[in-house]
Amino acid sequence: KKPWAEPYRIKVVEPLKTTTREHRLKSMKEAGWNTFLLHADDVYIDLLTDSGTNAMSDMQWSRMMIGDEAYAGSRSYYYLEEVCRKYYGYKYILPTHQGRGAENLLSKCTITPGQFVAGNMYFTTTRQHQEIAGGTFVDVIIDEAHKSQSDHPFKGNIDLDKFEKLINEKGAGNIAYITVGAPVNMAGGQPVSMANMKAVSELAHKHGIKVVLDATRNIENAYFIQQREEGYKNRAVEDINHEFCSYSDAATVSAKKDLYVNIGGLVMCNDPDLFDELRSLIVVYEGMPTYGGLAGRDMEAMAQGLIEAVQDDMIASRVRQVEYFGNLLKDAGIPIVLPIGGHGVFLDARKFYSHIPQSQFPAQKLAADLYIESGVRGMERGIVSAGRNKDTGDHYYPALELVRLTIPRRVYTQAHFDVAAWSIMEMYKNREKARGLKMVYEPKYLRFFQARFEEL
Ligand SMILES: Cc1ncc(COP(=O)(O)O)c(/C=N/[C@@H](Cc2ccccc2)C(=O)O)c1O
Repeated sequence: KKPWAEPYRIKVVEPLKTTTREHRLKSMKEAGWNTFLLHADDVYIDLLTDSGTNAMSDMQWSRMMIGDEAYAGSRSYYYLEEVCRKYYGYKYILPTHQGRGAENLLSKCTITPGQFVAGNMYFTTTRQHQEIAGGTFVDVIIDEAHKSQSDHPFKGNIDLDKFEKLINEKGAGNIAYITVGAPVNMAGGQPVSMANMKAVSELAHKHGIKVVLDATRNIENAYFIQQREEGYKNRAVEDINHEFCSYSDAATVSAKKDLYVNIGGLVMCNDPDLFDELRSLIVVYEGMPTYGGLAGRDMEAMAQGLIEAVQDDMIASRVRQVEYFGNLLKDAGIPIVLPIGGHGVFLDARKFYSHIPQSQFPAQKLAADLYIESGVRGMERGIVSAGRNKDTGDHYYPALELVRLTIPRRVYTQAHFDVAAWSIMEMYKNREKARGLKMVYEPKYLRFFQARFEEL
């Protein structure tokens, strides 16, 4: 098979430091067995997140030099607006400081306390803002999404029967909107098909329900449609992305992923009344609509990032790198979520540490042990991330107990993944020795960011 190479070369490097196992064990204990609390200087290969950790291009850095820092009416805003209209297709575009800024505004402007929000699986910050705005999230994703070994090509799909049942149960008027994450981060970066998005849109609009797209990694989703969905093989990612967005009424974006920037977000919509609501609220939380919590230079970098993100060769090389890493592990018999996702490889901690019950946080321990053995930092995506049910106070007990190894865009080479995969295979041989954890500090919101643990 013809090999492929990245459509770019590297001009600037950041030297990496390796550490001793002894130092890493000490660091991990001091960080309360939570990889979020490690010092980045103590991390060798950082696969915690693809958020804000991506490499910018020479053109992005150059555009930053001409960022217009005018407080109101910045030239850089109008350029960002033009580029977003071209590629996402929404009429109204507002920048925010990052995805959560957009989620805060959108939730507050569209949810009446007591309403329900349907969606595919959930995302931590998205659901948090929906709850803060008084909504209750209801998962209507297909069952396959909750099965780590199911190889359904579009595990992010909405189950239309579940959605319709919810509408009949609650009444359309009590559903603020349906939120579609594409791909679904928590399911393992699993995409939504064009056919499903179209059907969801038709069903929602039949009942006067808005469709809100979380377009944070939508370009990856478009790539999977091109590669996996009948009839899209010869369509450009740029066009597929544009069509996909056209089935939604509004979108929130964390630009820190697809758009290759270190900070930035977007909230976009087509309805003038919703736009007016968003535009009036943005000045309370983010600043003037023409900067939305960002510097002019950030908006320039975002616009250029979007132009680069939709290029077929750029997105193909991104997803192929994730698949390269995933296949190394899959071929070695390491349990990972299938199919391999768009932004990372997800270890199935339930299988990896099958002797540790979910109440002793196996994914939390696996992420910590991986760091200690290899200096590679991953993120827990299991019971700790799932948090507590706001009504019962009990933990959610998600079927998926995962460790996410997230690949930053244009940062590491295949050799880094060879090294990371080798370490994981070594760990797998000695997995029975691992012991569980107990949580000793639990923050009120989004506990996984700062919770602390001790070994049992
Ligand atoms: C699908 C989707 N929608 C919205 C946002 C919010 O965007 P922002 O506010 O971060 O810019 C994110 C952020 N995802 C990051 C950072 C993160 C966030 C919460 C828990 C763990 C990690 C990650 O997955 O690493 C996302 O993935």
